[in-house]
Amino acid sequence: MLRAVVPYVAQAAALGAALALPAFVGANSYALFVATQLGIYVIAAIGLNLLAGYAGQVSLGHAAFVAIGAYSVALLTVDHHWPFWAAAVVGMVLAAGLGVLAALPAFRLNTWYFAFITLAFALVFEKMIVEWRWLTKGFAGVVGVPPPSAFGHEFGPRPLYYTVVAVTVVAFILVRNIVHSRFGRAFVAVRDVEPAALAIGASPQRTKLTAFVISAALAGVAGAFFAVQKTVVTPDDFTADFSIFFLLTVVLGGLGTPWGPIIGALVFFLIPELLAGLQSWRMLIYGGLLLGLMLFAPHGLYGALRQAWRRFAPAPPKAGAAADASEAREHPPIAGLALDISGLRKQFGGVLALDGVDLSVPAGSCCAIVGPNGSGKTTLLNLASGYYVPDAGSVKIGGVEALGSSAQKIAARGVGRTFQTPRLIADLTALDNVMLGAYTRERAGLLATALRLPSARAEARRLRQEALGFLHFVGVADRADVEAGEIPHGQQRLIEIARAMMGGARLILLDEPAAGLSMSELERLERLIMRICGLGATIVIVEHHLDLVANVASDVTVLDRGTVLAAGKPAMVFNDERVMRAYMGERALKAGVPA
Ligand SMILES: Nc1ncnc2c1ncn2[C@@H]1O[C@H](COP(=O)(O)OP(=O)(O)OP(=O)(O)O)[C@@H](O)[C@H]1O
Repeated sequence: MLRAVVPYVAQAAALGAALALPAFVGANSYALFVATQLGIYVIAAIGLNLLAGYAGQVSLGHAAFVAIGAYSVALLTVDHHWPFWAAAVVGMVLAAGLGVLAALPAFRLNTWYFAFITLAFALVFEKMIVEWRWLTKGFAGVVGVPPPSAFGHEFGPRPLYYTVVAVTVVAFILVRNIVHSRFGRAFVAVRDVEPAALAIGASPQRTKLTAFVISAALAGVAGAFFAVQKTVVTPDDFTADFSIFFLLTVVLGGLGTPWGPIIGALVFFLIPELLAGLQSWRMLIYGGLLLGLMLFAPHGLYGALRQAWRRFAPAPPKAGAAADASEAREHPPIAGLALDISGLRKQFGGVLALDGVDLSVPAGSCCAIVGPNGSGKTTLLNLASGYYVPDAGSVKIGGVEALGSSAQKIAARGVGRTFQTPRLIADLTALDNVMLGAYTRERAGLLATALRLPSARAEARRLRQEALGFLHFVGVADRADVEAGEIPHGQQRLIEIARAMMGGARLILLDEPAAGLSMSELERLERLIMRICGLGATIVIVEHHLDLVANVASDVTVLDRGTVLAAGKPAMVFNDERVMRAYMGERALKAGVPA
């Protein structure tokens, strides 16, 4: 009870304090000025947290996007007498648009190159503001930015403060809604386990770009308010230090946590104000704080607070999700997709991993691929699911050529897969991991999701029920609310299968699903595979566990050094002398094998 109520009380108290502040300080007080500025920084930090915390893309150049918003408002209101609101929208759109231009080439590179490119963008932009005197008035800056007005009334410090608080609250809610949606799940998947993002059909580039556009737009909005609050906009306001300041704010508060940007901005921003006498010690205090946090609270202040709170009020066992799941109905039949592979070839440098492999898996059947280590089994799955591009050959899925299609397009066509090492998103619950599977099926757009429109809410509710049904189907519904990182290995494998099914997979590729399972888990897996096959799905299973293969597969293909050594019914293949010699060695040949 206490645990459920306190977060709401804390949120209401924070909002109440923010709304009540002007009643306690004068309208023209420095405190109100500082509080307004704090709100502006929080708006930018909320956006940066979405990008760096949730989508894992560190931007070292956010000052540039704040500058775009600020200069748009300053120039349009001062030189062209635009109303603030229209100028702010232009600033927001320009920041988002230039963000796309800056980010698109950078996303082809890894996270750290991305960070450097954003830093380079900010440095170039800073110089441009200085050099483009005809537009920006150089070092002198744009002065006399008028305050916003509505219904003929100019905003004084108080209405401006309330407006900033309102925009901050709206930004917080919109971003929170996005984070809890399929977009947020995809952000985290791309951040933590990119292959899993591909497996559910999410494009890493597009996902990162979405996060960047939202983040840059929020920086633009913050810049718009920055201009009207300070009334003067100069290049000195947007140096690289400013970008670093934003990043430190979210890191300090707690990257990838909802309250991180707010707590971070409060601490980072208020410390120098409260310790005005210690101005010269400011950087030392920041440094000490950061060092302390890295050592003792790697998830930032919010993370440390949450940990302390969890210790104080441990979570009661959640019955809700499991109870819901027990009502799940049996899964409807699945129209399996045939897989036809011919002449498949793949070379990695000097290693010929596959050399002209043929494989035909009829729709609705279960086929196993076995072979010694390094024989090319995983490479075959990676080629069939679009993770690798073959050097030659053909891969037809449901009779349609899949060669040249990206992994996410193949996933969207109904191909689900699991990985040799389970690739769940550790920070998401089992339920969220399964819901992630529905990524390409979800219809609610970004706006509908951010605004939590009834259609988006109804879809999310329906998919949640469906995901619970799949967790129930694979037998781990009781883990629905547990973070995947805390779930035992064997159950993670089952959740991966549930995720593939949630994606509407009609052809499921399982890469060593029995590895590391106990005997009871193995039996469970065996029953599960047979049930899925019984529903009509096509299954291709790469496996070393030959008992399992003999029990579930109707056909077996044996690979050896990248070529097909034998193919046929398990009993026949396992008794083939060449197979025994190549795969199991001379000893097995003498001792006999399972059939
Ligand atoms: N990305 C890669 N880059 C370079 N070589 C690779 C790559 N992927 C696979 N290989 C090589 O290709 C060969 C086949 O590897 P693959 O992983 O497909 O074998 P496997 O049959 O799945 O083995 P295991 O049973 O150990 O998983 C190996 O020699 C491997 O080292």
